[in-house]
Amino acid sequence: MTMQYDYDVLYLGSGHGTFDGAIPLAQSGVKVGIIEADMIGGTCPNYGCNAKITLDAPVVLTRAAERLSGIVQGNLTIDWTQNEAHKEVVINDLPDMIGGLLDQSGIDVIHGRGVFEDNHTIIVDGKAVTADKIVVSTGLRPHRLDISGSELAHDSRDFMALKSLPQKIAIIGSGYISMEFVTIANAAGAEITVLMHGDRALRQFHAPYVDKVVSDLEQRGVTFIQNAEVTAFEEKGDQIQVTYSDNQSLSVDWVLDASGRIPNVDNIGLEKIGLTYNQSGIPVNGYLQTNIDNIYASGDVIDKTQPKLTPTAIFESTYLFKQFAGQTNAPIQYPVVPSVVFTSPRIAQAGVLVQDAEKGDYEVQQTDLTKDWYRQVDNETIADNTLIFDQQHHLVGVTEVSEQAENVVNTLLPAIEFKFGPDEIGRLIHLFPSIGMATWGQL
Ligand SMILES: Cc1cc2nc3c(=O)[nH]c(=O)nc-3n(C[C@H](O)[C@H](O)[C@H](O)COP(=O)(O)OP(=O)(O)OC[C@H]3O[C@@H](n4cnc5c(N)ncnc54)[C@H](O)[C@@H]3O)c2cc1C
Ligand SMILES: NC(=O)c1ccc[n+]([C@@H]2O[C@H](COP(=O)([O-])OP(=O)(O)OC[C@H]3O[C@@H](n4cnc5c(N)ncnc54)[C@H](O)[C@@H]3O)[C@@H](O)[C@H]2O)c1
Repeated sequence: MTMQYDYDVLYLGSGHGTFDGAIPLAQSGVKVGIIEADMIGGTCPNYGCNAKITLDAPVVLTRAAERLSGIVQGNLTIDWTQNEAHKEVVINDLPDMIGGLLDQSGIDVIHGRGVFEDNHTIIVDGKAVTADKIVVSTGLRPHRLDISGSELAHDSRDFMALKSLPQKIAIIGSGYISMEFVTIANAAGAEITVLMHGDRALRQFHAPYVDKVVSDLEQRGVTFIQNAEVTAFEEKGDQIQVTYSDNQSLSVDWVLDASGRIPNVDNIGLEKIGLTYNQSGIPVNGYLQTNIDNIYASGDVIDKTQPKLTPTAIFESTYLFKQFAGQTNAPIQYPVVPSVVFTSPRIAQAGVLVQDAEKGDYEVQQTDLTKDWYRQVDNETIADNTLIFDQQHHLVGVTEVSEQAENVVNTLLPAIEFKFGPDEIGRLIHLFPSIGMATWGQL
């Protein structure tokens, strides 16, 4: 290790943008430190993916029972308080588990908020910590509407910590967090109004599939109001009045501000050291290096075109491990990056998107999957996919709306990434009956 500094590599933040790579890096003999201001493991395990998918599990179950109603007898309902308590049981040990792995690997975890002093020094609680290389992996935080009464609104972390479910909820925005939480709260019995910024929900996903999910939620009692410019929140007794557009208003028990997430780049001394950033995060080169040679960025805080998701954060932290451990000197090369919104049904996609395929030289194959035998087994009523092939009939993209869309897209990733043609596809035997077999049968 470079004796001049406390660490060879120091990470600011302990989420997936850090720990998946920091652990093997430390195990390879590199001296590693991690500074964390909040919970070890960051957003995903504690107040993101893992917490959310646990709350979603009973929704999947009740939807399956609903599709087979008459065969499955009786009405299943979700007890919010029990669901929340189960989520706590499932995720509460994760920070200790991740902290234990860091400890066993010989990584020092420094608790506190870090602020850059110079290119090699971060100050935590008045104490200087130095390193040869520093990785900024500070992630995103909720964007909050800058309007009167904004302190009355809550964020996604507050939502997942609710001990009882408010009866009437207003949700601002119609992106990932909004649509997943609408699904969960509606299934548990809340009355929800979604105040949309524009006229489309989930802009990243194929509009006709999003429309199916939105219509289904409308039939389940959710109200979507398009082009609603929210201007104020005001306490009226035990209710909150939400004012939007031309002085229209509604009264609710609870407000979720799901208007996006913004990078944690402010008040951490980046200006002081001259590190370049913008409102999308920190620009990096192919080596994830910032404009300052010894300072890198990883995970959601990077200004990137790839989706800001856990798997991309893991890929980046693992790439940095390989680079720092001398296993690669090539720039990062992302594989095809899938994404999914965990509504019920889900919408998932990877590779060439449908709207781009329609403009290019591709073969576009659309299938109504409700006619597929395997989907009829559990009476799926919303199930479609679009497969996109190049001129050599290599699969280059997939988009699906269905109960198992995430598994379908995962199954097809090798075909897209490794450009499998009919010969390779013909060499594979899948288990039957299974979603994998049904999916590969479409190629
Ligand atoms: C509600 C929700 C649901 C999600 N669901 C999914 C999903 O289903 N699938 C998926 O792939 N992705 C999901 N995501 C996104 C996923 O959580 C992120 O992509 C992932 O956590 C990014 O990891 P990261 O390490 O870059 O950032 P983070 O996990 O946010 O970690 C950054 C860490 O840096 C710390 N930090 C910040 N500033 C400082 C400082 N100055 N000093 C010390 N520490 C600091 C923070 O406390 C935090 O712990 C979800 C996100 C949310 C909010
Ligand atoms: N399933 C998943 O992988 C998953 C789930 C949740 C979150 N995430 C990640 O978390 C991040 C944030 O998700 P999100 O839902 O907060 O962001 P988002 O960008 O998906 O959605 C933000 C929503 O807020 C709206 N909006 C923007 N400005 C507004 C304003 N001024 N007033 C009202 N509405 C406004 C947008 O139109 C959009 O509908 C994303 O990076 C996403 O990748 C991923």
